[in-house]
Amino acid sequence: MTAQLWQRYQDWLFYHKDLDLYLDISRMRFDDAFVEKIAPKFDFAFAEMAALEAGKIANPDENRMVGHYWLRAPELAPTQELRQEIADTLELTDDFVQKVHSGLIKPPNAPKFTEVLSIGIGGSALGPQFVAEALGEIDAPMNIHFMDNTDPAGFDKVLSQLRDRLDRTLVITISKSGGTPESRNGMLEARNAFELAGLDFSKHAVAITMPGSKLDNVAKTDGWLAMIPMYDWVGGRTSELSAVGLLPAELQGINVREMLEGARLMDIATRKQSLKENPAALLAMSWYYAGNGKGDKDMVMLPYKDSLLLFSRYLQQLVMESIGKQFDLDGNPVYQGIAVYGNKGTTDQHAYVQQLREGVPNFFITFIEVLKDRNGGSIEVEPGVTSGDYLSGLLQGTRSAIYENNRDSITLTIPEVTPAIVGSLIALYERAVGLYGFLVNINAYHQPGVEAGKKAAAQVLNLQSRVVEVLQSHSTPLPIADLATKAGAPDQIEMVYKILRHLANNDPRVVLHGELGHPGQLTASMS
Ligand SMILES: O=P(O)(O)OC[C@H]1O[C@H](O)[C@H](O)[C@@H](O)[C@@H]1O
Repeated sequence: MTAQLWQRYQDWLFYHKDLDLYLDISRMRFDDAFVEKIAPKFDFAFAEMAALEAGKIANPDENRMVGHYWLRAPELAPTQELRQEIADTLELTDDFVQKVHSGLIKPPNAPKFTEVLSIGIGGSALGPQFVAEALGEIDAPMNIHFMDNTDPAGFDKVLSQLRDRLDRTLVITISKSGGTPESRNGMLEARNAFELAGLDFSKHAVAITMPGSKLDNVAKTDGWLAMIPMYDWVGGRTSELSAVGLLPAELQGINVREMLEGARLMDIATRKQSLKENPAALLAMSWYYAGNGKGDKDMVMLPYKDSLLLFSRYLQQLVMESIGKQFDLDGNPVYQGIAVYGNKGTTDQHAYVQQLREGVPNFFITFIEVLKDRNGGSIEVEPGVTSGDYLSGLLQGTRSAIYENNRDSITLTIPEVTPAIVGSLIALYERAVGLYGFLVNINAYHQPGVEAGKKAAAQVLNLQSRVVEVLQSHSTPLPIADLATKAGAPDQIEMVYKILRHLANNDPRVVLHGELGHPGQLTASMS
């Protein structure tokens, strides 16, 4: 058995020489018959992927090309115009960062910008957050802070941490569409904090957005420091290697050229139309095997390295927003998806790994092993044993133990967490998701469910305005059901109640009268 497994390990091991990266799928229990069966699907996926890279409209719903691969190999972009856009944006970013670092672009009231406040959500936050956590250095030229929600208390926390340094804070508002309300709110809250501190926000502000968007217009009208463009052919969740990720990273002194190079090298490997030589195809096949091509099993990401903590969060969007779809490309309901979760090993072993080892076997693990423990030597925590030996032993032990208990796993081994490796990991998973999307015949590049959620939220805010109007025009408390009727939403009493309860907790003019535990009997008034 052991010898067989060792043979299987060698048979399926992928090794990338330049990146010194290993992918081991030997602990996924597929057999030769499965590989044979899935081969034709890969022929289709490889062909579609090649067409996508050549500029085919790969997102039919949004009539868009999908060009994130061109960001690290502009020569592959289908037109000269696109190649120029990529080169110009990189130059603009480099030039801007250089001027900020040298103090040529400086805040009005301080000698240099030392802080970056990055405002954005989803694809406009998760990549920059992951990269900052993975590669940010203690002695970085600038410190980065994030606002990625529309939570007032969250805004207050970040802005109060920055209170004494606002005069040297560069604010980057990132929104591809330029119309995402959460990011707009973050920008307005930051602007308000600057105004309260007597600072001119526009002299601190930069936008990353599509030319012509609402955000672009605000940046232009208010005379912001810079606008760095992004393009419709880069999707939000695959935008880390566009200006979205590169500007924040470069400001922190992270070598973005190495990130791009790592991604380019990985793209070359994952472009190969041969399963065993293509690590993204090996991943996609493993996912397909694990979940029967239906996402029956969850993907648990366990990087044994603190700096990779946010990788699973980053992948959650990349995988779940891409694969989680109701309909396939032929319009059939398929309810696809793969759930992704995980934080880091060994930490998670002291939390939920109990369930993984013994409980419901509805997952497969991806271990990420980092060969280099740290810069410099290590003390012995026990005779002949270092902390790093522990980390490594815990990973190997868990991998063996879960396999013995019939739980499958993939192991990705990297030499250390460098810009090139981070770039390569991003590229590896972008391609694996793309291939998997074709294997299961879904559009991996749209997100109709998110759009529907946004519309629903807008309707709630609209109803809130009507409720407030009704309240304002009545001097005596009104039963909630009457309020709903008068607001034109008689069938939405519960929603009206929820709106009122929120208002009553935040707007001192709105009061709920009666027993809070009996919402149906409450009345509401506004002074
Ligand atoms: O960059 P933005 O246009 O502000 O979009 C931010 C995010 O918004 C939505 O939620 C989309 O589903 C995400 O894919 C996107 O990354």
